[in-house]
Amino acid sequence: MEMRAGEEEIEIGEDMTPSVIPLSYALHDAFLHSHCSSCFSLLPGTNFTRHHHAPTLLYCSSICSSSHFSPADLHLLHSLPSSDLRAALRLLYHYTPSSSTNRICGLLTNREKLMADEEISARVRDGAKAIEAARRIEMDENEKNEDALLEAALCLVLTNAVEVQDHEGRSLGIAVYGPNFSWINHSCSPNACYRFIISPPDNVLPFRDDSRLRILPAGTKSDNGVHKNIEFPKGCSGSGPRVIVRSIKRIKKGEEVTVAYTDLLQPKEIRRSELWAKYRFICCCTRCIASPPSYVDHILQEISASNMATSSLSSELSFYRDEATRKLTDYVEEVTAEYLAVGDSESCCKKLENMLITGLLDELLEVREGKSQLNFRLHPLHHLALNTYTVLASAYKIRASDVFALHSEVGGLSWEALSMSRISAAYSLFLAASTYHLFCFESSLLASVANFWTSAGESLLALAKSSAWDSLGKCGFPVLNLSSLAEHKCSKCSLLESFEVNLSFGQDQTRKADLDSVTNSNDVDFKNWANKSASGTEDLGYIDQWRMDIFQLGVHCLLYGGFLAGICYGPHSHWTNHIRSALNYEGK
Ligand SMILES: C[S@@+](CC[C@H](N)C(=O)[O-])C[C@H]1O[C@@H](n2cnc3c(N)ncnc32)[C@H](O)[C@@H]1O
Repeated sequence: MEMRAGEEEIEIGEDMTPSVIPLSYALHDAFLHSHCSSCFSLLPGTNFTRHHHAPTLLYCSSICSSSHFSPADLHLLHSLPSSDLRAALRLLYHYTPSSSTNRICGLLTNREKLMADEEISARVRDGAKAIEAARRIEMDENEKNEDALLEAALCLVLTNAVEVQDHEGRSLGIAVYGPNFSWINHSCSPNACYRFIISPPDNVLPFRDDSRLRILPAGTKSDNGVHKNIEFPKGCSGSGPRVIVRSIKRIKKGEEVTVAYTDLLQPKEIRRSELWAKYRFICCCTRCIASPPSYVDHILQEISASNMATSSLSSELSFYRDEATRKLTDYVEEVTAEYLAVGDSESCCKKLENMLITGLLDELLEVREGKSQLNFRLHPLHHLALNTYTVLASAYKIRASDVFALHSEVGGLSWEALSMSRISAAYSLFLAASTYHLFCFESSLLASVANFWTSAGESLLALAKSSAWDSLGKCGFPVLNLSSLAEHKCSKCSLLESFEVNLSFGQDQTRKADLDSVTNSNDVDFKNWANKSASGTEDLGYIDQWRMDIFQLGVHCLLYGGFLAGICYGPHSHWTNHIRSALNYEGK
């Protein structure tokens, strides 16, 4: 089954569904220590009580995301009676129209397909056994586990569960939604995205959402009832993270609506293997079948080879290039894992920057003797390079705060801390600019770009507001104080003005026309600000100007990120609040 736009054309940046309530969900406790992950209500002490749990597939989340159980999962597992599981499955069957050929293969989708696959069926069977073992510990004598039921539930989750994320992209767990959401297929160049509404812990009352449902299952008409919002039967609380689907491209009447099941900033091969590993399908969207590959897919895996002997065959070069990609990927993963485990940010920065600058020498490639030396380097827009900028931005940020803490203890000059902070912001900015370039060719990268501009803005503002500047001021350098920074207005651009007038983004004024006009106009003069903020450091007499330029650049990145976020996330107060607080608009 697939979902299509209904009887009208849908513009960019429009909600296409009301907020859809999950049929079942399971949130990790990591962010909700004190609350029931099923209904968000406050837990009495640390005890989970049975009545809290609406039909949920909580125990499937571990199988789905990792393949091992955490103690917290086991704890919750114990309290779940088989009847809940059966109720969840009944619910899913109930909302799958009997006329659909997908009754088994639809919402309870791929069961046969998945179980026919050795690797997946082994995982599912192991998962079912693990669940059974965990549940046996606290189960009543007369409550029997049913293997088939557990396996069906796992297949269902594998096919339909979606990762629930908060607005900062942190994973909160998984949820399964009804057909209005679950029937939306994947594309690597999708025309829609989705966002979650996470109810605050003290708000367990279902709220009303009268927005229209503007997408329909293929082959149905708007009045046959299938597309109506699900009404929840008795026994289902209707609580949990709601999801809203929103257009990120203009969608014609009757056109298929698609979302991304995987990270779109990865090259085709990786997207393909991820989709296969997780869902067992091969994507044939326009981006995937383009021949030659699209510019974005080409550049995301571009590696340059130098010193290749002119006599070398292209098959030979391609072999070494694949080998180099594998080694570079392993290297970045190794360095990142070591950084996360040991926390040596200095060594991490050194190794990753060295890799970006010098690339990979052919000694590591075991090239046969007598060949001239090969050197493989990542293109700055290679997907691995993009990941590396994120790690470097984080590692330099940590270094800046370590150095700052050290210097402030001895009352020294914090120039080094500022310099680390500046490099961190520069990597964030580079990441935003790089992905922005890709977005110009592949507009479905909108959400990633919005997030990267916003992080770059936050990084730059953190640098501009850093108390490390105070130590420079104390040593007699002319440093503008914090309150004067916000007083300065940009004379060239309308972004700040429109923010001040509106004080809210995403009020559906963010249409395609606006996107084009803001993006293409000279209003957002990033190049100018970036040049200014980069060049100021050499002359210490201009430190105050440099701080001002960094602040201005940060404001513009944040405003532009917020503008783009308004298109893909809709009228979301957290963006406005985020920008307000970053710009010190509290109380204004
Ligand atoms: C959440 S469901 C989407 C709805 C599904 N088509 C159905 O009829 O139930 C996910 C499953 O749909 C199928 N699917 C989604 N996108 C696809 C695509 N682009 N090409 C092929 N199959 C796809 C896969 O079998 C996947 O496991």
